[in-house]
Amino acid sequence: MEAVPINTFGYLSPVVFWSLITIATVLAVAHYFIETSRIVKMGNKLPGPKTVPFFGNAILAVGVDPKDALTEALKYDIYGDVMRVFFGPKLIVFLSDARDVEIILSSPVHIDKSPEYRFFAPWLGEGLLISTGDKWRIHRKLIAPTFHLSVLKSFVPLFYENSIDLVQKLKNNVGRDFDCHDYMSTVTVDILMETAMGVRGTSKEKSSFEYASAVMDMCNIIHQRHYNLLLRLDALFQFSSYAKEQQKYLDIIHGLTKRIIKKRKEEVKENGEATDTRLQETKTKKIMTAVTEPKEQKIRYVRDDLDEIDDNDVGEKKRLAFLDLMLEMKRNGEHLTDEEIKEEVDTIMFEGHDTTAAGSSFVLSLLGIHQDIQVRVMEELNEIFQGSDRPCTFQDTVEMKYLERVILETLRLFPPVPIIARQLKHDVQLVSGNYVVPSGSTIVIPQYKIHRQEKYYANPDVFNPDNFLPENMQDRHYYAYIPFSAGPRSCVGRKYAMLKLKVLISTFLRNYQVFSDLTEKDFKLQVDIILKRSDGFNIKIEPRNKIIIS
Ligand code: HEM
Repeated sequence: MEAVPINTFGYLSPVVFWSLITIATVLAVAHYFIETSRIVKMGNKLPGPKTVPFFGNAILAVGVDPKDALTEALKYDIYGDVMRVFFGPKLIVFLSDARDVEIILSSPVHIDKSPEYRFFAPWLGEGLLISTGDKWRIHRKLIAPTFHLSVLKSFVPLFYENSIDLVQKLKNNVGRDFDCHDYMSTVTVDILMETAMGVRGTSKEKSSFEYASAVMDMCNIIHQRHYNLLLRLDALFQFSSYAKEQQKYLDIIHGLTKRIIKKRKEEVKENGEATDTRLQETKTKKIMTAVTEPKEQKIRYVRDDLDEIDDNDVGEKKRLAFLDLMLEMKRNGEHLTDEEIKEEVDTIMFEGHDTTAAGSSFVLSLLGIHQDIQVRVMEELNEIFQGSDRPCTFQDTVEMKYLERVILETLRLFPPVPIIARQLKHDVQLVSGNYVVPSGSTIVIPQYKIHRQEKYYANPDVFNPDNFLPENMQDRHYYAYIPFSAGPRSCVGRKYAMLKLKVLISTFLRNYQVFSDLTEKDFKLQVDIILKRSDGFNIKIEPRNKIIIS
């Protein structure tokens, strides 16, 4: 009988067998190195959901529609104020205690944005939102004074004129349900072009709407890239259908910013030099009814470098509005390239419109629901305007104390920028618990969650503008209210935003009463970079007895 050779590899060929052994060994060694790496060992000491080898907690994101990201994320509330997740070997730590948040946001060291902000790069280049190091420091110093109150005051008549244009447009919507967000996006783009960019009288309506829609679509793509492991890789993304779409939206977005810069350059060339906002101020004062010089308005719920810019320090150049200052610096041969100007214009156009469009749409939605609060706002406006149909002035906005509280409360419950992320450069010892977050990890600060904590706000889910009465604020931690972030990298446009929102909302309400058939529980919240309602910002309006535009 013939002897049968014994195959020690069973039914596997030796090549397959040894290949599998090699892969298993490589995986085991990689697993060992990951698990014993400093960042993973330290991360594992923080509270968080169970991980699986190699993927960490990335599995949790599989199958989640990015539109539902907020609802899904809130399910992990059980881990408290410090929670870690691993996206592969990448450590992400969520911090929701105001004391921990202060350590990060107030630091001049932890100013680097997380790597995920790089998805903005094809759009915003190295603009202020994502740049870092010396470039960020120099540009921040340059741009922040262009949003100083002395400049902003001169914008009030333009805020008002554009608000009246909006009121006119809305005449066709009286008595019917409509989504106010598209209108708010368009008007906020128009306002930015006329104020920060100094460009007037373009065929703005069509291009503003087209621009605002392209921005929303771009945000959606960036948001998809945050969640989809494959789309995160540039090498794969560039072959996806999203890459083609992105190019289409970028053409629209960059097309508008290039036109803005070109037009302003031509205007400045024709007029000799950029308009000093002090001259504008003198001109606009003629159309303002109230001429008394208002006292400096300090908004004291956060503190940052904007508060440190002293009126007396404001020199000749610093009086210029944003784009005029950039162009003048370039003309004077100071180191600022055309590309850098474009990047900053793209950044301001994005940050300056989408956030306030969402903020104002939430304010109107909430006032539609809370008629009693709308009545209080109207009582204040009647007191200020005494039934007159005169334009709104800066001094009027200073007196809109209750409306200010309504806006602040809206931004508490529905912060347009619902999370902020940073990359740690060195270890951080937290104060809320005995935890050390290692260097190299990503910190996520979820304002949406922080703003809704009982330890900071009684009845945190209830819309109550009195949360911002001075007596209710004095014992609250500074960093428990951060819709504009805080510290050295806080929003440079926050005073601009508050002033614009006051003029826009007050002019709207002086003309229309707003209604809604819903409650806040019906809102379907969607985070695609900016917090929005996926069910639409539907409201109804009816004209007030005395309508300014009639
Ligand atoms: C309700 C309106 C607004 C909200 C809630 C808001 C919120 C924020 C937040 C949270 C940040 C920090 C983002 C981060 O660290 O990732 C930020 C940064 C920024 N915002 Fe705003 N913003 C608003 C309006 C504006 C306006 C009107 C402008 C300009 C006209 C503006 C310009 C900027 C810029 C340039 C930055 C980057 C600052 C830096 O990194 O140094 N924002 N904003």
